Amino acid sequence: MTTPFPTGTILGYPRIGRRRELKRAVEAFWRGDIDVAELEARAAGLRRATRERLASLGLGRADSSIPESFSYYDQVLDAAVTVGAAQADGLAGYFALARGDASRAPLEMTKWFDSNYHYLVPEIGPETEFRLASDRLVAEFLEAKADGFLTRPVIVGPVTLLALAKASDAAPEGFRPLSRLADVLPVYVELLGRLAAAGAEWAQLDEPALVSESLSETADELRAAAATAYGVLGRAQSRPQLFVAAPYAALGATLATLAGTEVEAIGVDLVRGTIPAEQFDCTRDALKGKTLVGGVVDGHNIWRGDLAAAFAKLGLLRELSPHVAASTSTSLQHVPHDVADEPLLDGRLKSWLAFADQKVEQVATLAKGLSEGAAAISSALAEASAALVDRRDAPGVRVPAVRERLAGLAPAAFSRAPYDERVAAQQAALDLPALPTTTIGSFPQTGEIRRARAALVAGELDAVGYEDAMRAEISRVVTLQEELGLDVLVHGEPERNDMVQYFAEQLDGFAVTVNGWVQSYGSRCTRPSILWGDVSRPAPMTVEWSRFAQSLTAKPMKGMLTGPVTILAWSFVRDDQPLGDTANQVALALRDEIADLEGAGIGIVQVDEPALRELLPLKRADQPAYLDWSVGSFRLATGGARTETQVHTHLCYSEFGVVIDAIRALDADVTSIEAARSRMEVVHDIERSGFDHGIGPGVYDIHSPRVPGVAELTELLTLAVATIPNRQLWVNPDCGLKTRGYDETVASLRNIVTATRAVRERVGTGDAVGA
Ligand code: MET
Ligand SMILES: [Zn+2]
Repeated sequence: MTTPFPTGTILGYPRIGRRRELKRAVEAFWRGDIDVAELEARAAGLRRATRERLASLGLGRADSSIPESFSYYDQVLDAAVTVGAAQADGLAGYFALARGDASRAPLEMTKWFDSNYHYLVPEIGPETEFRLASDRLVAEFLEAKADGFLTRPVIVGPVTLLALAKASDAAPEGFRPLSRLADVLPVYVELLGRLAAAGAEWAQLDEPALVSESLSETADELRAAAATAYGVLGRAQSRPQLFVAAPYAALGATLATLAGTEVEAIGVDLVRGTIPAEQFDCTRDALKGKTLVGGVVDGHNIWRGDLAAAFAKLGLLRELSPHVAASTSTSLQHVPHDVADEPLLDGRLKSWLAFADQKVEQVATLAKGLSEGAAAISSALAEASAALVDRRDAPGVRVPAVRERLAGLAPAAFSRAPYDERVAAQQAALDLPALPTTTIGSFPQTGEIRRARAALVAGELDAVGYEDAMRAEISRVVTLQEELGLDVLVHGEPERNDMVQYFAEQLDGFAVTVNGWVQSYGSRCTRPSILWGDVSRPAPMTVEWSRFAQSLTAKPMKGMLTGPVTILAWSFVRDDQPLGDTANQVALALRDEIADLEGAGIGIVQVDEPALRELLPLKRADQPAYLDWSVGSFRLATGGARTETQVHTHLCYSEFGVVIDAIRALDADVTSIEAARSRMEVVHDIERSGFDHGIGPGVYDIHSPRVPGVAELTELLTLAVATIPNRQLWVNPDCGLKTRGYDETVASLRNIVTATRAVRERVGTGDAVGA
């Protein structure tokens, strides 16, 4: 049985729902408001709606062009559970792996390639017993079949699953999960057999690890693993035809490796990558029998893009194989559903955009061009090209005053006084104990805060009423922190719906969406803004809130800003100029904001850069240039701060080691980082690196509802003081508290202060940085 690969497809579709229905259902289940049967029924309803929608947008009902890419929480967790690498007893057990429960900590979470999506890190060791432990994929295929759809099941492939896993606690030093490849393959073979028996004609194995040079395995190791894995899966007795997708960057020489196996279709990302010329020779014969699936429609951004250029790339692929299909470069899980769902966006801007549904239509158009010839789609290509031209010359896209200021910057704008001088000045200005305690900025966003914001948006509350409500909340948060005995206070960020959108709403050059939700992790979604034009700051953005908060306390109040890299990473960014230029425009706006905060009496300013690691290019050759502009933009933002102003930064996620040189180059006085979920592993990286500025490894994992106990916190702090000089150490949670409830927050912070006091007594009161 060989049915051809569909001429147009997508690698995956958003699963959270057009109105975040899955989020609501899952959270209702967690609260105990609905039972498992109701949750499953709602999820099935969503899958059904997605299939119908995709068919109406032009994907075929019965040709495997609709991918089944649903997940209740995360696709990596799904694959781990499927092969028995994570033990989940029912859906409740599945969620417990992700979120932790009273008896166990959750799995570590980190970013999926260079996206803002977080996956759960499976823990695999020599003791892991692989077995086919879930039939979810088969059941979903059959569910679609019963509705008259022949879908294409999607699962994270074996190489990526193992390459993204970490060694289990039980594993010996130096153990690599990828060494278990031969053991996990039979489970994939068995799964493929079941899918074939159920009637699946194609299955998709996602293998983005094959494009990455940022994992602990080298490109050669990954290539060898791909040869082994797809050698074995290709020879499986009974299986659907295999489509191996390699999104997020160029596949390079691994294309030849895959071409040498028996897989039937290979997906390449032609938005990020190209096919290197040498591949045309060395893979020519092997590729002739394969379907090449060209990821020519950007799955990771919202621009309508150059459709004619996309079509031309498919033409190039045809020189390699007569079987070519059009696809998105990545799953569409990174983009919102539908531009038509944005009643408030400017019509002209809208004509430049394509969200998931528009991208599906683009793929359908390209597929039509492939099967019927370019003439059949010439008007669609011309319309897309006209939108590009319109965008280039539209007002606001290029603003001379912004460009002139950037062009006139002197190198000195990127540097502060030497660190020693700053430490002395900050010691004199601030009065801090050893191991100062602080938080990362946000406090729980209560129902009351959200209701006030909704009432403001709905026009039921005027600006004065809203500001009163926010001031009341700030007062509560300041009082609470004083009661708890924290040393450096925050105002709690109640006025911020989101740490990027808050700034995007106030800066020129950005537009914000109403329904543009994108899954961030589990049930959490963000609504990225659209950075479409030159950026400038019409007025101060945070100053009045910080001034008010500082007026309530004698302790230092940290001003809170989001850094340029993060503002870019968590927005949909213009693709018509280098990212570094855009970042520097944002940096200048922040630089002016810091000056205004200083003028308002704020002595500590935190500039969050949680996305610094996330945007790191997957290819090594691209990394130095990225680190150069990203670090440069942070330094431009903070370089005007006074010597006595203590500049903090905050980074989430534990791969500190990878970007340590960049963190050092940021030259922030104090850096807080995530560390709790990885049990403080990061302090060893800090020690090894000789990092000598202030550092706050997070002791409280705020991604989990769990309250860390005093004993556990004391243990983490003891580890930290044993490894890092006391004068450098700060004590703080992993991240902001906005997603947490008040009870758990208060209990956790109380325990943090108690544990810190105990450890402080034991180590004596050495000088803290900036104390
Ligand atoms: C994702 S990093 C969050 C930092 C921000 N200041 C907060 O506390 O919410
Ligand atoms: Zn954070």
